[in-house]
Amino acid sequence: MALDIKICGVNTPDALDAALSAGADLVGFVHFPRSPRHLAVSDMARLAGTVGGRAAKVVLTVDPDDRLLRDLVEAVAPDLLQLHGAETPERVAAIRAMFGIAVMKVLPVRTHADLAAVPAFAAVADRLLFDAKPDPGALLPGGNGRVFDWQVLHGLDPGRPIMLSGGLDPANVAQALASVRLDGVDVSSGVESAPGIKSPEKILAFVRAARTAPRFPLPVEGQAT
Ligand SMILES: O=C(O)c1ccccc1NCC(=O)[C@H](O)[C@H](O)COP(=O)(O)O
Repeated sequence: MALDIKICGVNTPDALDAALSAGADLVGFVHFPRSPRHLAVSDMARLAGTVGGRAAKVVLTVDPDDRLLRDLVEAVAPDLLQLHGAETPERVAAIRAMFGIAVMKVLPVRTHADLAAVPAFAAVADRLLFDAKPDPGALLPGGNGRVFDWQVLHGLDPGRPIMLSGGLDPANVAQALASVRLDGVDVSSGVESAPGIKSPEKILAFVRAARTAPRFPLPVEGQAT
């Protein structure tokens, strides 16, 4: 399966240009007022309206109510809804049915025990995104630039595409892709020069590093492919 690369927290035309010209497959727009990457519905609609089919548009929300989702869906016409809160499997299924749009559920991970809910979410979501679990009391549920132990995902096969995020950057994304089986990678703070400020150079470096990385499982030396 081709690798999906998502640049998240895109909040300006320059950041969007950088992501699209680097060849990102998905661009994420954050609606979460506490975030330095937050976009109001109208601002998100204006920015997302310029994507023009060059990448999939992902709308990220945290425990959204139906009204907010309806506003975002109408204004932005996303290809994928990223649910980054404490949404239950029932809520994920309801949102998917209500809007007829693919849903990516984020699962926060620190240890193997955090994977207990994978089957329930794999049954209702189109994709799963594994992100670092934030510390208790953290200001943001994601976009914190924190890495978790990728080996926790070793051998995981939920029957849905798996994306990885959490502290990825141009320097470590190849190691992540070599460590576990992944269908995609997602980055936000690792391609920023300051919180909420995307760096076009880092975006390009990230996409290049991810595209050229050997992916798990790596070929065993001397063995025919
Ligand atoms: O980016 C935010 O500010 C944010 C706010 C609320 C929920 C999620 C948020 N970001 C999630 C992402 O950007 C990515 O999906 C992912 O977690 C990457 O984060 P990072 O570790 O910064 O690369």
